[in-house]
Amino acid sequence: MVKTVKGIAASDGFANAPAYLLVQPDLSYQKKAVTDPESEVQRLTTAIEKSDTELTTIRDIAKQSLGEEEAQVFDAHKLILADPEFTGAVEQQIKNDKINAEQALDNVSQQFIAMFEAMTDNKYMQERAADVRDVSKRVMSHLLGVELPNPALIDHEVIIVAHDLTPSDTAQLNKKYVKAFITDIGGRTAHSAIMARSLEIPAIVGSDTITTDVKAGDQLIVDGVHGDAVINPTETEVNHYQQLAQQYAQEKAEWAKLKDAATVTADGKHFEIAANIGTPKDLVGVKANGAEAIGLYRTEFLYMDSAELPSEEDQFAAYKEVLEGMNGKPVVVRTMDIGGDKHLPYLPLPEEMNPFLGYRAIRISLDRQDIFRTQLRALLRASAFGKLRIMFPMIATVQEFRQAKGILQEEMDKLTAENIQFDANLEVGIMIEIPAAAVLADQFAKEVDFFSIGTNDLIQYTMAADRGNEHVSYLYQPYNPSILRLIKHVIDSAHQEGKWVGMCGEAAGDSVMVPLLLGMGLDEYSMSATSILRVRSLMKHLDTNDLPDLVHQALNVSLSNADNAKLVNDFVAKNRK
Ligand SMILES: C=C(OP(=O)(O)O)C(=O)O
Ligand SMILES: [Mg+2]
Repeated sequence: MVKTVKGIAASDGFANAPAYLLVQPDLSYQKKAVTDPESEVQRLTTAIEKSDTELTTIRDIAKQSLGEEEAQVFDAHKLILADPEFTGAVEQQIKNDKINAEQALDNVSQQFIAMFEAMTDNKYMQERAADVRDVSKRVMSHLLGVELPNPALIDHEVIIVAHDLTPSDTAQLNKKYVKAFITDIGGRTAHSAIMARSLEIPAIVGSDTITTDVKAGDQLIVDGVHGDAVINPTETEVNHYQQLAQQYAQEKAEWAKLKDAATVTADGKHFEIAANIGTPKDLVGVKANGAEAIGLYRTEFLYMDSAELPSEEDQFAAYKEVLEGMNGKPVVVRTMDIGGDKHLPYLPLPEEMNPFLGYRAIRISLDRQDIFRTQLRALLRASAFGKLRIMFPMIATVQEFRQAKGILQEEMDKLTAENIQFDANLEVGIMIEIPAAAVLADQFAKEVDFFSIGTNDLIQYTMAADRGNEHVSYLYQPYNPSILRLIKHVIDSAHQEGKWVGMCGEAAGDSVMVPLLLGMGLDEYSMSATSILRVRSLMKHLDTNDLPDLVHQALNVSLSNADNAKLVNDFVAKNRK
């Protein structure tokens, strides 16, 4: 029996609770001819009734814990169960073709799914295909007598164990009961890991085998700081982790004292610490952790949380809420970055061999200008309510930036003609997350107002290592001299042109990276809100006059990520003020 499982530490914190396996059961069935169709119809009716009762409970619990909107999807499922066109067709097949209920259900649901999916001119109807799929899965589970996992039904503290969690699975986790999660696959910069940090749920990803190591109900300890999970811990282990959790809580209490303090180094230099957010709801964490700005608002979650393309009004309301919520502090909003591991059910993307190298982010925006212009217009209108900065993701060429900025200018001109207020002087910048843009930063710096370095993608593209693949996660090497040299070139190029540079990749909140970035002169550090106070505290204890030699060593003498991690850790231990 495996006792301790090692994974990638994805979100800080400790938890001790029973395991809840979020694993899809085997729903395969045998096709059978039946001699007594009536009893088969009876089996179907019973399975439908059980599904309906279950959906009522799920809906009620989802409404309490997640809200009315999230609960509505289960009403749609109940309607399908009550629809005689659907259930009647299954019954007819059982009677006419003398086949078992499983096969008839499968046949009819496939027909309905194909019919809905073909309705390409009606997005609403197209989305019903997913509902039919879900409902038929539930009825099938009752026919087969196997249990489906129902995360919405969780009403006691658990640790979720799953093969993988998509960003939308993660968004549905109820923090009140879900104390942590562990997955088989994934990396530290996968979006479910990033969301775990903003939800402040301890998490371990990329454990490889957790779904086979753990049984439902096993007691689990998750140490999200070191990436360790202990299965059915002994009393000694429980005590050990309780102590670690207490120390962590004490450290957090120390950091919390800096909530309203400015971010200054021991020699009195000010740097800006900003927060990364995905939705206006994240503002609570941003304020609780004393962010000086928002350095990255990932707007794609607005699109992912919606059943259709969000309207200009919906977007305007969200952007305005964030800008007003920040009371005049800067807010960098990144235009839609869909593609890679982020999908929209209503915007089918082409099947791609390499989605991270494919049709994504600004590439979609420049192609689907209808979507892009709606977003820019909503952003511009919101700019009248705070200090907005617009940032384009995944820029590879100067021409892409010029085209995107040209479209922005056209939308500004339209608003001027319509007499609608907006901030005509807002800054426009780009993410530096493609090596081509990093190498050419000196040219870009002449045209943009700022850079924000996206190390999550910059590292995956520079090292040719998928950020979500645990088998190559050892190549996520932020302190590798190659990455550090690229970063230094970007910072120097911007400063040469009098522009500021931020970093919004996860490396900005990494305690080993921070001394190096300070030494290279990075201006703004944008991170999960929960990392802010730790980094503010670290900066307070560093003197920038000590750093040039450290940077020199890291870029020119060290040969590896590991060398540099040691170099910085030794440096901090010796030079902490
Ligand atoms: C901040 C980044 O963007 P995202 O993680 O959303 O791809 C990045 O690539 O570093
Ligand atoms: Mg990115």
